[in-house]
Amino acid sequence: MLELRGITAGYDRREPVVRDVSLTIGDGEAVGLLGPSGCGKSTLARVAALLHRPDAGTVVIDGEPARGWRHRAPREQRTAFGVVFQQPRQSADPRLRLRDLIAEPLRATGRRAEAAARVDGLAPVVGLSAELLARRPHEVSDGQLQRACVARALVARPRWLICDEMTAMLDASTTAALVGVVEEYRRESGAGLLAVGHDAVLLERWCDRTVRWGSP
Ligand SMILES: Nc1ncnc2c1ncn2[C@@H]1O[C@H](COP(=O)(O)OP(=O)(O)OP(=O)(O)O)[C@@H](O)[C@H]1O
Repeated sequence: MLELRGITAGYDRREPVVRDVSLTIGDGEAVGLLGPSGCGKSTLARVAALLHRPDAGTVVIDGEPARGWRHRAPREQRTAFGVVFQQPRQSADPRLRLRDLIAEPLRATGRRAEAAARVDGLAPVVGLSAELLARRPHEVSDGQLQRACVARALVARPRWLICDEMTAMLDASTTAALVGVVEEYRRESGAGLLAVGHDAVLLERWCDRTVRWGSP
């Protein structure tokens, strides 16, 4: 179970953008979080993935309170999460070939030996050819880069996936393909999902339940 308990978070302690929000995701459950632009969904998603330290509240991962944030999070807690962001270019190191970008979470956690086989296994699943794996981010389209970012999120076999507007800049067929990849991984691994977005139709079709957040 992934529990967000009484989270208050933001960028200025005097004016938090998320105030006392609690949300629980059961094992294997897919929860959609809907809300207008600017209400703090991405901030909450980053807190859930241990990427942003809240001002108050706790994140409890499978019964264990989070023991750090960002690089200070213990490895076993950090690697429990796979994260996909809205803008693939902002989260992709422009120097890395897609093959190395996908393998990053394994290399960062001392699992380099698994990388080649895991990337070769995931590339066809997300629809990337060997030729695309050898390119750098500026040599591929946004959709192709997002495919690589989804593979990167899955490469270390996380128990929890946090997808923050994963499909916002994709066409309908790439959206369907990448939602299908996430769902296939969840079916086979039992991973839970927090999917953030504004597209109610997509989230309601994709998730077991959706939570609607109020106005900003
Ligand atoms: N790094 C930052 N520094 C300062 N303020 C920020 C930062 N990131 C976000 N904010 C502000 O926090 C508020 C919530 O932003 P957040 O991105 O969490 O909202 P959101 O609901 O995900 O929006 P959207 O649907 O447009 O992505 C906004 O007012 C935004 O301007």
